[in-house]
Amino acid sequence: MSTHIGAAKGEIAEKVLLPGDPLRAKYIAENFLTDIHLYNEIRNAFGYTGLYKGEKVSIQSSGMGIPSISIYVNELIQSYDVQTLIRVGTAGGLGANVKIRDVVLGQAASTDSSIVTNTFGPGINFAPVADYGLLSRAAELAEADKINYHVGNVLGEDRFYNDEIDMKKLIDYGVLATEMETPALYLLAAKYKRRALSILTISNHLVTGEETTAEERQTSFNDMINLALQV
Ligand SMILES: O=P(O)(O)O[C@H]1O[C@H](CO)[C@@H](O)[C@H]1O
Ligand SMILES: O=c1cc[nH]c(=O)[nH]1
Repeated sequence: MSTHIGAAKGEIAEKVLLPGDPLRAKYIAENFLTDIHLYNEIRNAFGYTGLYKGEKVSIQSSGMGIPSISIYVNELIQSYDVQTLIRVGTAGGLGANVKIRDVVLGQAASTDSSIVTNTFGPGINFAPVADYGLLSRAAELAEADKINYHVGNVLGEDRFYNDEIDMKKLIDYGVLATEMETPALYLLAAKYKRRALSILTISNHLVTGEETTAEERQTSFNDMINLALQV
């Protein structure tokens, strides 16, 4: 077991889906996997292992924000040797062509967090990016399944409530959506040479003000979940 994950070695699959919300982890395990086993309840950050089409996969809730997901990703990699990590999260839409309930594949993750500077020092603004194999496979599957999807830059920000965010500039530069974890996921994947991708569903739109319900954020967005499991 690691500090925040109460699983024995071997209880967690090599491939892990990472929803922020523990109840989304429960929903995915109960509705998409067979032979499920709850391996973690520490802090109610539920973690399940089960089978998807006969293949072992785990679902670990990562909590909200870069500090929280960094804990789970570090422990999944260092204590459980996880190889492939796919975040299945919600995000706020930015551009006019990004609609509520659309899927966004995070090709790269910009951030206002200090994690990149803390890692590289002030001279290098490292660009955290998705694994190209996972990204291109997800795009192919989304195309085949006729999902409304977008591929591009997302902003992983430190604040959900952010009065200083310059939405116009972000939209001008093609940033598709905002969320709170992807830069840490991609940075840690690069550090440990693992494969990572963020698949996000637009739960609300920052410009139009449209939003989905808390229940929908917890128990739907099946396009994103199916896509992540197939990838
Ligand atoms: O739905 P999840 O995966 O938690 O992701 C988004 O939702 C939370 C904010 O409501 C943040 O964690 C953000 O990244
Ligand atoms: O971080 C997030 C997640 C969903 N919606 C937002 O507006 N921000």
